[in-house]
Amino acid sequence: MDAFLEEFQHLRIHLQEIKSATDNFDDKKVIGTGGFGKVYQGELSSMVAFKRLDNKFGQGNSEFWREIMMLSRYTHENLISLLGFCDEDGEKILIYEHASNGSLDRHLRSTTFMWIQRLKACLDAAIGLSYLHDDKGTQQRVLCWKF
Ligand SMILES: Nc1ncnc2c1ncn2[C@@H]1O[C@H](COP(=O)(O)OP(=O)(O)OP(=O)(O)O)[C@@H](O)[C@H]1O
Repeated sequence: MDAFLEEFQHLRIHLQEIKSATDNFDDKKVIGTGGFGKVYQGELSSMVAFKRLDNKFGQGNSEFWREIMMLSRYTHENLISLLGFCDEDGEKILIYEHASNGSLDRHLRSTTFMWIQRLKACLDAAIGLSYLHDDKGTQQRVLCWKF
């Protein structure tokens, strides 16, 4: 675990910085809730999304470290980048690039989301998946297709 922490030390972000950016986890800064818990937005050097682990949502410690290990190795324009993490004072928080256009599912339900935009979303998702499927240039293949 010590060697692991050393490898990812450069991604560590202090809790105090996150508290300042989220006005101490003010509900007004919440932009969503997922399998990990609440997601907040806030400004560090740019706008970011903070996923704050809440054990009652089911995902736990091992998922937290797995996400850091896997996502920090992948950079692609069709994938949201993991920018950092915080493991301090009993808090576990993942920090991601902020997706300013919001969730794709919201766009897909919208009647103003045109077919050409839907097609582009499909292509972009496929390109992102293909990158994760390809083990060339990355350390490990994340996805395998099953037919
Ligand atoms: N990087 C981000 N930028 C902007 N909004 C985000 C970001 N990440 C999450 N969100 C918002 O928070 C919501 C919950 O996200 P989250 O990824 O935790 O949900 P999820 O799809 O259940 O994933 P998981 O179960 O893997 O945690 C999303 O639907 C989205 O609205």
